[in-house]
Amino acid sequence: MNMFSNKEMPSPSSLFSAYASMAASMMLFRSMANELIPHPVRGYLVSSLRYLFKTHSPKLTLVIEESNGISRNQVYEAAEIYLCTKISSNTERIRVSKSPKGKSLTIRLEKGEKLVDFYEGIELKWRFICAESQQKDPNDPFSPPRSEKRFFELTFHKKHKDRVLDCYVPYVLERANAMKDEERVLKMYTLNSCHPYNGVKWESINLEHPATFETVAMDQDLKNAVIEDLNRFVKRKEFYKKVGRAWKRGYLLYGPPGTGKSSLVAAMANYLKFDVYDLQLANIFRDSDLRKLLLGTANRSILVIEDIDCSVELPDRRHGDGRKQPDVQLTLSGLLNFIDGLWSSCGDERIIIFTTNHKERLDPALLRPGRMDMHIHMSYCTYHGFKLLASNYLGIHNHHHLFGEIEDLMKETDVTPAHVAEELMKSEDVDVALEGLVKLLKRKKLEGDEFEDEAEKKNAAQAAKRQKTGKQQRKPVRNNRRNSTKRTSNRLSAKKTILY
Ligand SMILES: Nc1ncnc2c1ncn2[C@@H]1O[C@H](COP(=O)(O)OP(=O)(O)OP(=O)(O)O)[C@@H](O)[C@H]1O
Ligand SMILES: [Mg+2]
Repeated sequence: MNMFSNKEMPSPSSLFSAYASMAASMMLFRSMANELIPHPVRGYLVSSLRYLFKTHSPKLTLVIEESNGISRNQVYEAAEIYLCTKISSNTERIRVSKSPKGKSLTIRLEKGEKLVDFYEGIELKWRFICAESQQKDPNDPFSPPRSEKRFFELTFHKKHKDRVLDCYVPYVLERANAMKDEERVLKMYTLNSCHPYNGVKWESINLEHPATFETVAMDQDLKNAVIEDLNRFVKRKEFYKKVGRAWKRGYLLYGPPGTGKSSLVAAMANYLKFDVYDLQLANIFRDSDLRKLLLGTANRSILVIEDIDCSVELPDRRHGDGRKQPDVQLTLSGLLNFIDGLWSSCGDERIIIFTTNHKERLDPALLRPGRMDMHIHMSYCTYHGFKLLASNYLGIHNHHHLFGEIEDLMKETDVTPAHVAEELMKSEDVDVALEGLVKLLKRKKLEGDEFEDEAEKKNAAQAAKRQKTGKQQRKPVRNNRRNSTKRTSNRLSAKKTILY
């Protein structure tokens, strides 16, 4: 009911006196009520009176409290983050902090601060309020301690209620999530080195691997395909649900050591803002540990199993190093089914990546269609890859007189991006660094030629021997530098001493 609904608009003075008398009667009522009326009845009467005397406002206010009772209110959290982008010259006080692991300053509104936001032409007034909800009674040692109730008030015209609830609030949530992702410090989980009988646990450190898709030198079409694949994957929650598949994606990265497999894993993690779990199978001795570890991984994460060809000769591990190990037999296909089964039932937005130097040695279970969604070949450095490295390492964005010679040499030489990068780091002087690279390429070319000559000589010798002894022809010795068995073991995790 509106006090003035049947009358003409009252003058300010009559309004004032009406409110004054109303306030006085409320106070009188309250003091009498405190004495005479039991607490629950009193509360009911006060709220009814408030309703009767309330003027009808065209504004609607949403109250966004910090907690829902048990859990934190996501809208409150989102508002805290979102509003720090709306701070204007009218804001008088803001709170600034930085956590030891945080990347940048955290800015929040201070108590009582107001600000205005606009969304599709709607004016939205925000206010941050901290109210003391309970005052500790100094005479009563058992009275509850003083606590602060924090909430936001969001006020706008009533006619926009639906748009605010259906569009603006979800927009604030979405923006805050994106901002949280940007600020988020990624984690790299590795297995701690407990005694095998005591089980292993995940231990985390900050993943500060600087690799991104801009810094990884690889075939440009392949890089675009990987980025597109990741984008499609994260967008398709509903699709995976509709077709009844677990929301996960598997990648197999293969190629010689030093071609950027671990760097690509880091680039993918940085791109998606997913934490990385580095599962070193060689450290797992029990089925139950593997299950526990997999269950201990979070959604929106990447599980990496590096050097899969070396780490999953699982049945042999019982006899391998002389240690008496628990009687466990894990096969690769068993492991894969295990991961599939667990993730199908309890994981969302999971990525699994296997890396190997020897795709040809892998168990067919891993290669069968549908198992790994994408096979990514990381190969030797191309001229295109070199140009990206030259631009990143030396800041050369245009042509250099040595580029032509480098391009020709690269066509005839197998050199890894790791080797090129190492050479480019040797000097800040562009000419010196590039001359160093030319020398390296020439040396490699010579070694390659000698290796081929050597192989030819060996083949000729073998053929001559066979002719003499009349034996069957054996496989010729090939220039198998592309299948090099050299292990640099510069795994993502092992590099933490340098990179983190
Ligand atoms: N494709 C690449 N683009 C940019 N830098 C690269 C690339 N490949 C290697 N590097 C450089 O070489 C270092 C080693 O590379 P990385 O560890 O990614 O190779 P890898 O393929 O994982 O090797 P391994 O098979 O031995 O594990 C990286 O830290 C990076 O500096
Ligand atoms: Mg690696």
